[in-house]
Amino acid sequence: CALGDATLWCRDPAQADSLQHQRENAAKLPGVPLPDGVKVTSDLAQVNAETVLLAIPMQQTRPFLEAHGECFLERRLIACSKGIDLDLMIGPVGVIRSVLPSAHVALLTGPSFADDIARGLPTALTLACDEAELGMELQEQLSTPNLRLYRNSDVIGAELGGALKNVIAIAAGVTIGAGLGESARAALMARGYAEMQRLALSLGAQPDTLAGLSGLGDLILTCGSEKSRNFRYGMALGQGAAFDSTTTVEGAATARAVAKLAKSRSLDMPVTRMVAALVEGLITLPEALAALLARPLTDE
Ligand SMILES: NC(=O)C1=CN([C@@H]2O[C@H](COP(=O)(O)OP(=O)(O)OC[C@H]3O[C@@H](n4cnc5c(N)ncnc54)[C@H](OP(=O)(O)O)[C@@H]3O)[C@@H](O)[C@H]2O)C=CC1
Ligand SMILES: O=C(CO)COP(=O)(O)O
Repeated sequence: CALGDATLWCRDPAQADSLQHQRENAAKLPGVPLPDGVKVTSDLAQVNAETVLLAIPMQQTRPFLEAHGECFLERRLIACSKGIDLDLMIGPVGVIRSVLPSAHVALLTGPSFADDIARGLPTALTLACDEAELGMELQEQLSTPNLRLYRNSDVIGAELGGALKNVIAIAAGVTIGAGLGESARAALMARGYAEMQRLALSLGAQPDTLAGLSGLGDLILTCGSEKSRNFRYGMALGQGAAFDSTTTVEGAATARAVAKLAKSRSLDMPVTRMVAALVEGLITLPEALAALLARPLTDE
């Protein structure tokens, strides 16, 4: 197929039909025309490309693959979601491998709002793959003049960076929403990053990966922008306001998964613990704040 040709699958036939003919996703990416080379379908049998990007929210990825996995045999699968499966306690690449053990899998992650990429703004991402040759091929295939992909063989580190930053983004949003100030947000980001490293290193990640695009890079983006749904969700929590429950907020489930993981590994992750408790409605914001500030003074 020609460079730029792609098939976009979505589960709703009416939506596929509208996208194919209107050439715009007015609800999610208004004003961004679909490139001419993109064909939209709701029929998975029409998806016959060798390289498939899976961009389904984390908790839906496993059920989706269990139902449709046979359509993806012999393909190169690139996970695009950020999170931890609440049942298996692993990230998207792990989930794909658990359902399709012989799949060739990579992960695309890092700081990028879909809207920025769709508008062709300059963006840099991590392409994580533990098969060296495949990683190089995918890097070439998916990079564009405005989208620079950096290769990384540390898949677990890249998965965890993308998953964990969403939890800290919720905390940052809470801080701003509750009017606690930008100094408090910076403190939470730095202490949150320490928690990200603590868990990721204990699960075998490389420290450099966490310091790269998929960890620190995405943390900075998501904790600093109201374009982030995790940040906006945190703001609503901080303001005591309602939040649209149909919006994808990966950090909410991930906070619960990470709090459990941390407990089982005896890791101290107080910011994550508070986010998980707030998300589950187990504590109030004043209680969370008091608990964080009352912790014994310690080394950095
Ligand atoms: N948006 C962004 O800027 C970025 C998102 N990501 C990550 O990508 C992942 C997806 O996010 P995003 O696309 O923004 O989320 P959205 O909620 O905007 O879209 C999710 C898409 O997945 C589809 N979907 C949901 N459940 C299923 C299912 N069970 N079977 C088939 N399709 C399903 C939805 O279909 P339907 O419309 O029919 O509900 C929708 O098309 C997340 O993990 C997110 O963290 C990563 C980087 C940037
Ligand atoms: O992961 C993202 C940016 O890199 C998107 O963030 P949100 O899911 O919080 O909108």
